[in-house]
Amino acid sequence: MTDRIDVRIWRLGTADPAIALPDYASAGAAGADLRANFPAAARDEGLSLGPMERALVPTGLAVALPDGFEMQIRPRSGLALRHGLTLLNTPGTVDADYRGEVGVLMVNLGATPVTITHGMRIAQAVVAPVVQAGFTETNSLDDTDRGTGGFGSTGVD
Ligand SMILES: O=c1ccn([C@H]2C[C@H](O)[C@@H](COP(=O)(O)OP(=O)(O)OP(=O)(O)O)O2)c(=O)[nH]1
Repeated sequence: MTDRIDVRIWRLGTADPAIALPDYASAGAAGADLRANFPAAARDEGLSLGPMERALVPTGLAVALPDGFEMQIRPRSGLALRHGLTLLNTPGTVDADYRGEVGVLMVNLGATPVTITHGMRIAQAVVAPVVQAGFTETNSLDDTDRGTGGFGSTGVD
């Protein structure tokens, strides 16, 4: 059984209480599925995204992550493969000190419109530890074999 850390989650007033909280679809799943949770007026029609259109899709949820953790909002591969529906800013970052609504920035990279329906599993949330760096300015950096080579310097095949 994977360790579980406690994440406090808050359903906002606009949220439909019938929509399930994030949950893991299998025992070993890394991501908990997030569902679209539209305000009442938008629930029937959902949200249609045309090709190359983007939208911030509400989850109706706010979270309080423990210090030292982040929540990554990642695409679902099935939606990407079937519909070209993915996240524009993947992985989205939810900071430990953020208390606003968790939003999912979706984009339709497919050739046809896709409708995001109320309650649809639109993304997955991966809670992960973070390390903050102390950035110390210096006048030189240690030498390495790679040096300044990057962006395909070792070949592209
Ligand atoms: O996919 C996302 C990305 C971000 N957020 C929320 C939580 C996060 O803590 C906050 C800020 O995100 P980020 O740091 O990526 O945004 P920014 O553009 O740097 O804005 P800010 O100046 O508010 O940090 O927005 C989401 O709900 N979903």
